[in-house]
Amino acid sequence: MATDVRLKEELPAITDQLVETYTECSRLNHLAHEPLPNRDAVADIVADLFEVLYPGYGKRQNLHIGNIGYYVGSLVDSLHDKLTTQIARALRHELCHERDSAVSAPVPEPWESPSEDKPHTDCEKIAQPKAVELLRRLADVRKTLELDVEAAFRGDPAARSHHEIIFCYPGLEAITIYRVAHELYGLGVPFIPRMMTEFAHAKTGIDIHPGATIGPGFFIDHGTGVVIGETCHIGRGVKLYQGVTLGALSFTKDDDGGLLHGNYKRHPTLEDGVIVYANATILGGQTVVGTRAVVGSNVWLTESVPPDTTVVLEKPKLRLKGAKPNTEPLTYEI
Ligand SMILES: CC(=O)OC[C@H](N)C(=O)O
Repeated sequence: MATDVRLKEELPAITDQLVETYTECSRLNHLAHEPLPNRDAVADIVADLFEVLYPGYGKRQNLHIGNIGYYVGSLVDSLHDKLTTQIARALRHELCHERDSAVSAPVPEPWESPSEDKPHTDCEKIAQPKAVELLRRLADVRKTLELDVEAAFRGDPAARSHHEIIFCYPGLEAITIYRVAHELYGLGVPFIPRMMTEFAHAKTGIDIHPGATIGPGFFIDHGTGVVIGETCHIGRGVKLYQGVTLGALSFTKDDDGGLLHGNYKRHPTLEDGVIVYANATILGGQTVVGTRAVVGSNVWLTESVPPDTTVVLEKPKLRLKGAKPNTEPLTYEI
């Protein structure tokens, strides 16, 4: 079907309206600035990291101990370059942002580069050692991931093999991305850790903030809807089911009444061996779930639980109605 060219006459006016908003709502665009980290490039880095962390499960087949060094060596080399570029972009952006939001800084016009005439910082020089340090830590990350895979295998009767967990489990995918992102977060890299974990969130439905601290042998079964906040502390051998929220109970305000931003402790601590069943919500920075405690499904918990205890909701009364016509509703107690 042919399009009506007359309707296209409106397009220049539509474009003009949009361009006007680039001045009015200038916080929603990023014009004439240094380039930002790139979403696709970060996704590409994540894909390469999976090849390095789980070789033979991904893109490249026919790997063996004789050729793995060549394959991983080439990936490590290109990861070095890609990471350095993206980290440098993130650092530069943060630097510009800090300078631009300094009280004394003149407000730039939307079309101006706020970084113009400002001393140039060699962000690549700062980024490269961070990239190398991340790569250096990958061997240890793999050792932790092996414990995570083992925990998933031991913790899920539906798992038939370690291969199945690496191929299929969204929990492992989210934990893997979190473990790398957490290292970058610890290295003081802005934006990219969060881009990585939000990429995992979009793919798996599991939202783990890169600032959370999580011990080895961590297993998230099914996973959809799990939320783990920035200042959570999770011990060794913890297991979570779908829909679990480890969140903040209240927010601290600053002197102007705005929310205080940053990583002050506002999310709970789960000690070693804790199990949290589906859709439980545990909130608050002072809330500690003690070693080996079990939190049942749908529990809403805002206070601490001693070790080796089980917290469950009281059993609800079920009413089964209309089993037979013209009879009283049947009350069935469980
Ligand atoms: C997980 C959670 O509590 O989120 C709330 C808020 N984003 C925060 O980090 O405090």
